[in-house]
Amino acid sequence: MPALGEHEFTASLRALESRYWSAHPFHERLHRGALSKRELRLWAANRWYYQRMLPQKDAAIISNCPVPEVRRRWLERIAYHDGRADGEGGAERWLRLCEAVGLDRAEVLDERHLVPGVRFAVDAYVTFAREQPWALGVASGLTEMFSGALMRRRVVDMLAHYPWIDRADLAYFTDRIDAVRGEGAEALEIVLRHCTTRAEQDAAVAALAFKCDVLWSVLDAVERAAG
Ligand SMILES: O=C(O)c1cc(C(=O)O)c2c(n1)C(=O)C(=O)c1cc(C(=O)O)[nH]c1-2
Repeated sequence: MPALGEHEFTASLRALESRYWSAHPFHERLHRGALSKRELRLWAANRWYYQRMLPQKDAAIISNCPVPEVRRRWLERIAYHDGRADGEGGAERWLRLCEAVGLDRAEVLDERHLVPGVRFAVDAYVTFAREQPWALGVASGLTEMFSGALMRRRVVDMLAHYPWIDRADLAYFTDRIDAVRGEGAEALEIVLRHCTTRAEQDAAVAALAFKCDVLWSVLDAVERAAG
C-alpha cells in the first residue's frame, strides 16, 4: 500500500473525533449540569488518576525515543503537569478542582474513590507508551487535537451549571486550553514527520483509536460507579 499524503493522513486521524469522549453520555450530563455533587466528586477523584499518570506516560515515550529534538520538546509536558516545585503545575491545579467539588486532598491522593475500570484503562495507556514504538505513543496523545474545544465548553458549562464552582477553581482547564492548542499541533507535526510508511500511518491511526477507547472506558467506569 502506498503511503498517504499528509492531507489524507491528517484527515484519517481527525476522523476519529467521532469516537472522542466529548460524546460520552457522562460528559453530556456533566456539561448539561445534570451531575449531582456526589457524581462530580467521583468524576474528579477518578480523573485524578489519569492526571497523575500522564507524566509517567510521557516519560515512557521519552525513554523509547532516540531523537534528541523530540525528547527536548516532550520534556515540557512532564514539567507542565509536575510543575517546577511542590504546589505548582497541572496536577496541583487538578487537586484544586477536586477541593472545589468537596473532596479533601487526602482522599484524592490515597485514591480511595478510584474504581477498577479507571485504573485498568489508564494503566493500559501507560503500558501502551512503554511498549509501543515511541511515535505511536505520541500518536495516542493526539486526542489533544480534539480536547481544546471540549475544555473551552467545559469551563462555560461548569460555571453556568454548578454555581459553587468559580473560575479560579477551573484553572486546570483555563490554563490547559492554551497549552493544548500548542501541544496538539506539535504532536501532529511529529507524527506526520515520523510515521511515513503506510504501515506506520495505519498504526498511528490505530493508536489514536486505542486512546479514544481508553478515555471512553474511563467514563464508562465512572458512570457505572455513579449509577
Ligand atoms: O479535559 C479533557 O477533556 C482532556 C482530554 C485530554 C485527552 O483528550 O486526552 C487531555 C486533557 N484534557 C488534558 O488536560 C491533558 O493534560 C492531556 C494530556 C493528554 C495526553 O494524552 O497526553 N491528554 C490530555
